[in-house]
Amino acid sequence: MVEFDDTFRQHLRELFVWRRDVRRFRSDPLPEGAIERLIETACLSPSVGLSQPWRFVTVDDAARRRAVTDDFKACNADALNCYFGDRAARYATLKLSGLDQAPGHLAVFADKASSIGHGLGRATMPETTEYSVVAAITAMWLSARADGIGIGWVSILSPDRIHAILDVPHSWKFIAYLCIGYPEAECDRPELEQAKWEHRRGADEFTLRR
Ligand SMILES: Cc1cc2c(cc1C)N(C[C@H](O)[C@H](O)[C@H](O)COP(=O)(O)O)c1[nH]c(=O)[nH]c(=O)c1N2
Repeated sequence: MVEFDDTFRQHLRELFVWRRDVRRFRSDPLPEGAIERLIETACLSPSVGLSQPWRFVTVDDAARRRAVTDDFKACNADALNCYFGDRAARYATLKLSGLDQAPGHLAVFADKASSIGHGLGRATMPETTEYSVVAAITAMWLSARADGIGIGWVSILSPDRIHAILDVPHSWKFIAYLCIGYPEAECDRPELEQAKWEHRRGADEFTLRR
């Protein structure tokens, strides 16, 4: 049996505190096999019916990366137009992806058509397929941080465009585009909090008792 002691628990808590969404990356490359190891860890995650619906696409092709970056720029310009006044001015200063610098690009999809797991747990809640993929991404995010590697989740993208750029099966639903690399800096506070866009709130604000 494996046991975890107080020191481990303290380190684990620190890992949660110091995991960040990273948008600023150093230019050094990732070690050989780093992304593959993160994917292996992600595959240990819980999934509805043990369906393992996550599908990963490593994006190395320069033209595809450029197309994803162009899509981000277009979607981000549209997003800016949804804000007004001070909020728009502040939005314009935010850095919301590290697509230009990150040595690793990884797209993550949920396979809605997979028969793995024989449908268990999905009949009344088909969205549990997507939830399972998000669980895997979270595991990868934390595991990367333990190796000193940062991940940035980019969702300011058009799913249809990403589908076409990456040429993946129709049954795959786009979940996340991840930028992966070594962070320029470490911090125990979210970048959006440092930029005074939003602040992290305590658990009490989100907990009901019945
Ligand atoms: C589903 C989803 C989608 C996105 C994000 C996260 C998640 C969970 N986040 C990162 C998000 O801004 C960040 O997690 C919060 O600001 C909290 O910061 P830390 O992750 O604690 O550093 C994010 N960040 C960003 O710069 N561009 C983006 O498009 C997105 N999209």
